[in-house]
Amino acid sequence: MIHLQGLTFRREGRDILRGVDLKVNPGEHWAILGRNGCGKSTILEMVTAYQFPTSGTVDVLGNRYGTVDVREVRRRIGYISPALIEKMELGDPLWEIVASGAFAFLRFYEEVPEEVKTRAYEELKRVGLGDYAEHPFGTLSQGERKKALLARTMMASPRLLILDEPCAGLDLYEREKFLQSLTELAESDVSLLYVTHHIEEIIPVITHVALMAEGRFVSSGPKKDVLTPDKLREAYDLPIDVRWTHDRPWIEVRKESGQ
Ligand SMILES: Nc1ncnc2c1ncn2[C@@H]1O[C@H](COP(=O)(O)OP(=O)(O)OP(=O)(O)O)[C@@H](O)[C@H]1O
Repeated sequence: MIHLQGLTFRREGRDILRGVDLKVNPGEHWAILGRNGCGKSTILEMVTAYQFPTSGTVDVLGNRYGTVDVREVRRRIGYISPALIEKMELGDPLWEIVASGAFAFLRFYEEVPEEVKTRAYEELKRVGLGDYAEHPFGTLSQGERKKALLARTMMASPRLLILDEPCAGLDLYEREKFLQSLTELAESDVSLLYVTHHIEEIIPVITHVALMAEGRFVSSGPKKDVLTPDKLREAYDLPIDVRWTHDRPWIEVRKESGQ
């Protein structure tokens, strides 16, 4: 699904990525964790071809970037980023925001085909927003807006779903509802690449984790091999304990002796 080899990214004299390798196979769902500024979003931008590496190769869905029309590849990638939410028109009805996802543009200036409208309603129902289809986007809560974008992304039947901190700013209830919708989508034929600051968002459907520090992976692989106190310490420079409950990791920051 994704194969990144030896990615480096150098800007303004700084090495932002220092040799990143990642292979996401069909049926795997990955999360990337790491401190602010370690390079997580830069990796997502390379997978979505909004940034290009200084060196290394990016293969997505069997296409090597640099040799293909990236707009064609992007049609099969859903990307939910903070910037996308800001681009939506607050006055547009929800179903229209969702329907625009079928065409990978932001807004309709002509009549929407009836079958596209019907699908938008179905996708809204799937994320539990069926009753809000005619409401203006701007009247929805933050959590509802994120679920609406998830529905919008699914209009294009993506093979890959890339999510950059999708639960930022959500309360506990909204977060759990969003993660439930995501779980249901992940059980269909789509692979997730999920960036977060919150380890407890690593829901059971996520199979693999990459832990980053300063532009490289400290560790990557099956989630239970990676989310260990030693490896988390290397990434976060903190003594951390991990407890698994209902197949989700919960963390505790330990107080070191002498402190
Ligand atoms: N095009 C660019 N030019 C210069 N610096 C950049 C560019 N893109 C990213 N950076 C820098 O690279 C570093 C990594 O950025 P990135 O957004 O990938 O980090 P992140 O791990 O997603 O951070 P956060 O958790 O805070 O969102 C940051 O210091 C950022 O300022």
